Amino acid sequence: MVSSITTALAVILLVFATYLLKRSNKSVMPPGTRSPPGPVGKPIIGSMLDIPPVHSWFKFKELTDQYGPITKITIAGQDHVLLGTEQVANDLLRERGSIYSDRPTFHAANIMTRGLIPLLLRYGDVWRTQRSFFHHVMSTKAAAGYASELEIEATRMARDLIRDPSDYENFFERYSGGIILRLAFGVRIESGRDPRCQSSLKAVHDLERVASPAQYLVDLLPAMKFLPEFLAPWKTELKKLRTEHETFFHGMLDGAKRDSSGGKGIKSWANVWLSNKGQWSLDDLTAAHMFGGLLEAGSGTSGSTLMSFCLLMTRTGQLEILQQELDRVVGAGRVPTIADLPQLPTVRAFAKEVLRFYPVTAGGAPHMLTKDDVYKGYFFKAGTFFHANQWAIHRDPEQYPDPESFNPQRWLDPKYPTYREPLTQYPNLVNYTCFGSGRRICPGQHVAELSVFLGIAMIAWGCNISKAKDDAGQDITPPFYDFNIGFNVQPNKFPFKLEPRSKQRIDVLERAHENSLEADPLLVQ
Ligand code: HEM
Repeated sequence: MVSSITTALAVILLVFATYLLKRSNKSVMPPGTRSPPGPVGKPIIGSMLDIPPVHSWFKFKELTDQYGPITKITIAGQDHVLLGTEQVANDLLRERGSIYSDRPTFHAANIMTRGLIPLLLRYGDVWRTQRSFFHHVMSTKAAAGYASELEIEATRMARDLIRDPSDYENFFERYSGGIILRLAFGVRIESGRDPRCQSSLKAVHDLERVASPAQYLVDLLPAMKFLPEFLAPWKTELKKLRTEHETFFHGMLDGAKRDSSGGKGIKSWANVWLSNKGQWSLDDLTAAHMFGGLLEAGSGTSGSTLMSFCLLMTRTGQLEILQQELDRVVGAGRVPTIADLPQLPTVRAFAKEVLRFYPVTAGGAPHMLTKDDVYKGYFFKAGTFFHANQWAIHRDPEQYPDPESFNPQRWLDPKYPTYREPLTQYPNLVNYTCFGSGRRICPGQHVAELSVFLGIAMIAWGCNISKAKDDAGQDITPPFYDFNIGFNVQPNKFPFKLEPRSKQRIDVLERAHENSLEADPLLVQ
């Protein structure tokens, strides 16, 4: 009893201390400016109890609908601004990127990652160095050079999916994880259950859990970070995870190191870094976290998009439209390739619409403002967190009429505001809001774009997707939104029927797969 009273008193004290700390900011609102609209929270805790810890983007969108595209909420003295249209997100995060590109401090996650993971890095020199490395290995031009690697992974994903559709999650995870492990470390994995793929996914799930707002009290009450470890067992837990992740990341880099010193000489991002270390001046620990961050960021995201694609095809039955284009451009005698993509605008439109409808990073990644600013008469003080909420942005009815309908035509028909020509280039995913905005925009977007386009083309070329039936023979419609918990989300396992389109296509796919085995430099001895 005494201990629960003590704990309660300690929590109240810490909430109050945090509130005072946040309020001690010296910013003064300039005359003629005002605060953005938003709900009036409770004293001290603000809107803390109104924001659900899971899938908070739904609540954020409700607030946008109520208060407009710039809405302010305050949680324990910390200001959060919700951005609800692409225009305001670009005006602030992109056009004023020099002051809108920091990240909030994630206290718990920083113990686990030493603050070195690219996604959470503070805006500064280490972040700049990592971004310049990412640009070197993942620019539009660099990504175009990975066509054969992507085709190898896409061919075996489609071939295995047709062989055992019930294991689709494994094949989609192997697809995205396999691409990143191959490109970053020159490693081929045989299954999504490969320990390296699983360790990458575990690291990202740990990060998502630990960085979630309500997971660790220290993120609401930063004063708790000063508690000694014997009073804060959660610190020990986080350090244990840190050791586990670092052992994995270092192990992957060491493998690449051994290879570059006499192995098969496979070109990988790790080898690029190892052979030009001086150019990027990153110590080994920082580099290990940089590569770990790439594995985390890239491992689930494209696979999640393919799962959402299957979910939407099951729910809407629109796959045939895609197949007509693929039959016209590619035909039944060969599998689609990256070189076909300029002739496949419908494939690109479906991919873009999937990412609009079910964005992977639905709530966006928060950016932190580093200097007081005024926009449209609203005053924002330094230290404010900005959330470009993709769930709201992608459902802005001005930009996306009838936003709740899954309509790839909005990218292909001139009557829609999102239409752009030439169709050999548009729609594409470059700088699309699903990848964030401004200087922190996803550096993996070009690799992700090609892998999502090719993955969707391959599935639609080879398979039919329809609703599964229940015991009474009735169609089962999977739910609109049964997604996992996290920062990057994907649909939980759902029932659907996936079948090969024809025997001929199975044969073509098997042959393409055999050829890809012969062509795979990671298998050639
Ligand atoms: C469909 C696939 C993907 C989606 C939807 C996606 C989405 C995002 C988003 C929303 C952000 C935060 C941007 C911001 O703060 O404004 C981000 C950051 C990041 N992404 Fe991706 N991503 C994808 C694939 C990838 C891939 C394949 C890689 C690596 C190969 C990657 C690497 C990163 C990294 C390193 C960051 C941190 C950037 C920074 O904070 O400066 N992502 N991504």
